[in-house]
Amino acid sequence: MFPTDSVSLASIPTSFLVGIGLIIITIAAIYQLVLYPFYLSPLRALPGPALGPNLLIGRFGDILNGEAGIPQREWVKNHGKAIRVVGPIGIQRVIFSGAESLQRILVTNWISNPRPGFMRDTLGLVAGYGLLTVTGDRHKQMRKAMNPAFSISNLTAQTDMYYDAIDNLLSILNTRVEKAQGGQGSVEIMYEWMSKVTLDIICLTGLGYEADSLRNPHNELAQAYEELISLQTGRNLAQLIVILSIPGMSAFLGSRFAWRRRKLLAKIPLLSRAAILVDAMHRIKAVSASILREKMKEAEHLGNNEDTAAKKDIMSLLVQARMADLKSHKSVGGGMGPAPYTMSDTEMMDQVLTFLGAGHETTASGLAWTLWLLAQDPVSQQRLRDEITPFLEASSDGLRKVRLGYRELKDLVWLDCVIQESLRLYPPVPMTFRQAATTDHVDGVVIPKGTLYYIPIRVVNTLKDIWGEDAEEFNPLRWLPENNFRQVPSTLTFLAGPHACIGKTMAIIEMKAVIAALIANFEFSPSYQGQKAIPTAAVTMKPKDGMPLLVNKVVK
Ligand code: HEM
Repeated sequence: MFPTDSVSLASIPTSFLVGIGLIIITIAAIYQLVLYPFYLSPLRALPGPALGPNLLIGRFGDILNGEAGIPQREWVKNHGKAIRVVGPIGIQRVIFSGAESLQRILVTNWISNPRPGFMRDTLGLVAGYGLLTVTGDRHKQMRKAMNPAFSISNLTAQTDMYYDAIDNLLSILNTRVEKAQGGQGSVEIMYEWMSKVTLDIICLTGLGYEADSLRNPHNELAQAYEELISLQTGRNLAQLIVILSIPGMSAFLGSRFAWRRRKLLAKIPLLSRAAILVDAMHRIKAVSASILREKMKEAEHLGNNEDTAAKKDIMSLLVQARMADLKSHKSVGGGMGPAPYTMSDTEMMDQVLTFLGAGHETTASGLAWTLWLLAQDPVSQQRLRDEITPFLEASSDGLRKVRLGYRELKDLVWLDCVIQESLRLYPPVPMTFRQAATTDHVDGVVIPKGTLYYIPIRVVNTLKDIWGEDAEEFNPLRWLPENNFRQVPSTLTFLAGPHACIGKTMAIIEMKAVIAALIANFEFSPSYQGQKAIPTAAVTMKPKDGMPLLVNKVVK
């Protein structure tokens, strides 16, 4: 008898199979960590920081442990405006910081350089599947439908909606400062207050909903957002990043199936933070859905009468636009012909959730950093107070009321200089990513399909060849009209191109309204000697310590 050729798998010793498996994994690891990045990648000719010391994580450790955008700034200083950074697990990122390369990636070829899938999945999970998650024609269609909500006329009408929340903030801070012992002022964790005031404003302007998180910390939406924010620090964030990088995980976590099993998920150590995320998002969606239902009912019963049309919050505008589109379609063609693009209920809700997510913490961070910079620079702070003083209104509660409208906020020169400079130096979104969907040539470099671009917002905002030797310092004077920087489209704070921030003007006007009111009433200074700013390395660059500042009342 001869042995047969077909040997059954079961007859092969397990140790042999394990050995083969280990050899395959080792070869794959050597290819991914050494062969490809060192010897084969077309990107290997690009300069950049050395690949080591630990090949498995590459430079990822510097990024995680450093301040947002700062390791990258050092690499750009040392290696130039087109560099390669490797890690973790051999993943290559390319950082272009020259104007022409960024123009090509973000503007000219924006469709073939979308946000990477992992970013869209994560954003969709935590901020709804709105503008932040789509690209190409779908994006153009959505953006067109959303633009009217961000028009100057609507922003002008909305400015008045900021002041209830701002007045609440003033009165709370005033009470706390007056109660502070010894009349020495009160140390306040300013990021927390900024987060509450911006949440109240965006809930009102986005949903027409009074969250009043400043006075009512138990409000459902406020609590759910607070839980979401708590996930973005230290170990919580690290755990979430690991979980969300598992393929299919964000879709799973966004499902009803996962929500029903959230208590079970909470018991699994690696999924405990994800369970908090699932629960918080479900509650936020439930509140938004019920607000949308109310608005739809109201619009159907009342039609576009004055009451409904007077509502300027974004969700009401979307409901009104949908009713108007459907009505005109029926009256023009009797309902025949192609239906106009109208958003479904889910799409409308996703958009508004996106605005709540994208517009809340970013603006809060921008405000906290502005207060920090003013606390360091009493001269600029006083100059701002002097600029606002002529607009103060008489008030009986000991506060200095200031209710500036859109036009006035836009025209106050020093206020604008301060806000522009703060957003340049501490951009609330310090970086973002894009991914090459096709092989491309950028700045003479062949970029293979799939390459990740790190878009270095904070780096570009502080390049010395654009901003001068004091590029890394706070100098609002550079924005005065007699200086020329206004003509240079050189900050990337709100990005550029078709995906540039739709809420830019809204955010700037809102920041101006809050800062003007605060500076008119209070003096801000560091809370202890030698205090340093500690920005996190997270996607939204927040102060790690919540930004404690000493707050005193302005002496009249
Ligand atoms: C200081 C405050 C803000 C900053 C620094 C900021 C920054 C940014 C940046 C950098 C992007 C581009 C992200 C990317 O493509 O990867 C972006 C996009 C976006 N932002 Fe903002 N943002 C702010 C406030 C707001 C506000 C108030 C809203 C809305 C109410 C908003 C809504 C959006 C939306 C919807 C997008 C996606 C735009 C698109 O892809 O078409 N943002 N923002």
